[in-house]
Amino acid sequence: MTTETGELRDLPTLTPGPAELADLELLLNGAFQPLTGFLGAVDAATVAAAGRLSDGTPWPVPVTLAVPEDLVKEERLILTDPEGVPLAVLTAAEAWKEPAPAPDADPLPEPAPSGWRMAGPVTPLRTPEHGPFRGLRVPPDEVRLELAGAPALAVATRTPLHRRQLGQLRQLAEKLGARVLVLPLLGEGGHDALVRAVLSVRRELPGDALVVPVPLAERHGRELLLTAHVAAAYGATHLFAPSFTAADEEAAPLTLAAPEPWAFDESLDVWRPTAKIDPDDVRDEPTDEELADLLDRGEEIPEWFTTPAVAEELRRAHPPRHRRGVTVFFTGLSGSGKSTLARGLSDMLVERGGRTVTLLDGDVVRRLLSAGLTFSREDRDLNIRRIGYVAAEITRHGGVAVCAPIAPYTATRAEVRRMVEAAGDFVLVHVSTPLAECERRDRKGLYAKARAGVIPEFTGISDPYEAPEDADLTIDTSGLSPHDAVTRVFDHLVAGGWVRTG
Ligand SMILES: Nc1ncnc2c1ncn2[C@@H]1O[C@H](COP(=O)(O)OS(=O)(=O)O)[C@@H](OP(=O)(O)O)[C@H]1O
Ligand SMILES: Nc1ncnc2c1ncn2[C@@H]1O[C@H](COP(=O)(O)OP(=O)(O)O)[C@@H](O)[C@H]1O
Repeated sequence: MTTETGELRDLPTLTPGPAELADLELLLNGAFQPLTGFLGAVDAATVAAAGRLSDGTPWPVPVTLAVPEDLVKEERLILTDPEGVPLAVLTAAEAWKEPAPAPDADPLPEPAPSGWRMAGPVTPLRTPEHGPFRGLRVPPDEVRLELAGAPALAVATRTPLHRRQLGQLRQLAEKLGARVLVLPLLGEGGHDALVRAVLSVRRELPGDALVVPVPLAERHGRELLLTAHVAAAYGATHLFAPSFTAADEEAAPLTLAAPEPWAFDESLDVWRPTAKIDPDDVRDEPTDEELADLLDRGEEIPEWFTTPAVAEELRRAHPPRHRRGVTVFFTGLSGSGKSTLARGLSDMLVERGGRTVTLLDGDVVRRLLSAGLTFSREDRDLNIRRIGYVAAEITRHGGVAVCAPIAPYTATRAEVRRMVEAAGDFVLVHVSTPLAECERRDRKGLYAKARAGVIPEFTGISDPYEAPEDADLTIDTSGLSPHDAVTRVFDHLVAGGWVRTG
């Protein structure tokens, strides 16, 4: 082992979050040029405010790295992947704190989470080796070499290319005399279906088109400009951009190219420029909502709209609801009825058959998965994240996860919703039985102990419960039989299509 490696072994390590790891890959491979590291406080502020680094260089979005407080004094950090494999060394230039948003701040766009950040250049230790379609993830300099300075029209997309975009792309590429470079953008969660869908339409693209997946985390705002910077780093001269403003055009490092509007001509059964079609013969495309609805109900995706191969990928990624994974997450005070409802619902689902059901009850989880955790905020959050992780995996594999913890904090529940929705569907049920009724029931005698001060930090008595504002269903079980309460949840699942009756 070399001295350098020996030294590195002693450095503290940090595993960045999924979005930060994606940013790291793009910092390291040059897709985020001119950036070579995570931004400091001043740059992050000028970028957020004006789309420029503090030296005036245009850059659209803050690229920052969150660090726990105990690492802020370190001079160097090893950044690792989630399995702990070292990927890069960060040489700290500055540790800074993102302030908490003002209480009256506009909630949109969502502010960056508050907390410590570490800025500084990153140097690679090794290239990430795993992940689906890793072989296609050619670095920007190699793609630039392949394009050899000739005109190249990039299309950066988070959704499959349907027949309209394919026609527009062919027309625009021909007009510009450009090669086509498709950049499927991989955000959080599994995006293998997107890459397969793009590869499946390769034959509809010019023969020399390149497909290079890019791990670009989704941002709130300035996505077009960010993709323009990334596309330019890969050597594109033009970016396929159906709509943009004059300010976008001025700030973009390449030419934003608007395609001509296309539509499906019913009289001829072809897609072509709208200008050439009699308005009576224009057939409307399904909207995103209509498409999602067709998939939810397991209905045919029209072949005039997209190719059969893309439709197949869409169906695989979004199976009909009665086969899609779903997490039913009960939240509420102790004694509100969560366990009773969760058990009743699981039984009802098992009795019907056709779906695999896993019950993650609050008490049971605490005896196994979360044994040893306390009821401090940190431990409650960790407990809920663990439940969320398991529920998301069950959901990813098409099962039904039924969870019944107190889950008192809005932010942590939102985190679980995000995790699960990257894999399938999430149904939040607020068991809103009032505290007085829960305390009257006091099945385990815990409220009496909490009132007497024997149990500290007891939810509803000496610890907070943040009632959800995003519940899909709210049930107050006072004055309701357990059977009727369970039936309400079951009926919600039937109405939503997750369970089929008859
Ligand atoms: N301090 C304190 N506060 C709240 N609850 C307490 C506490 N101490 C023990 N218990 C018992 O633990 C059960 C709640 O655990 P959870 O894992 O669901 O809680 S949390 O989601 O992590 O907040 C809860 O079970 P349920 O009654 O099923 O909700 C209680 O029985
Ligand atoms: N409609 C109802 N739904 C659920 N529980 C009810 C209902 N009516 C009365 N209960 C009683 O309330 C208590 C709820 O306890 P439990 O389900 O363990 O709640 P939690 O898991 O939220 O602590 C049980 O004793 C249950 O029999």
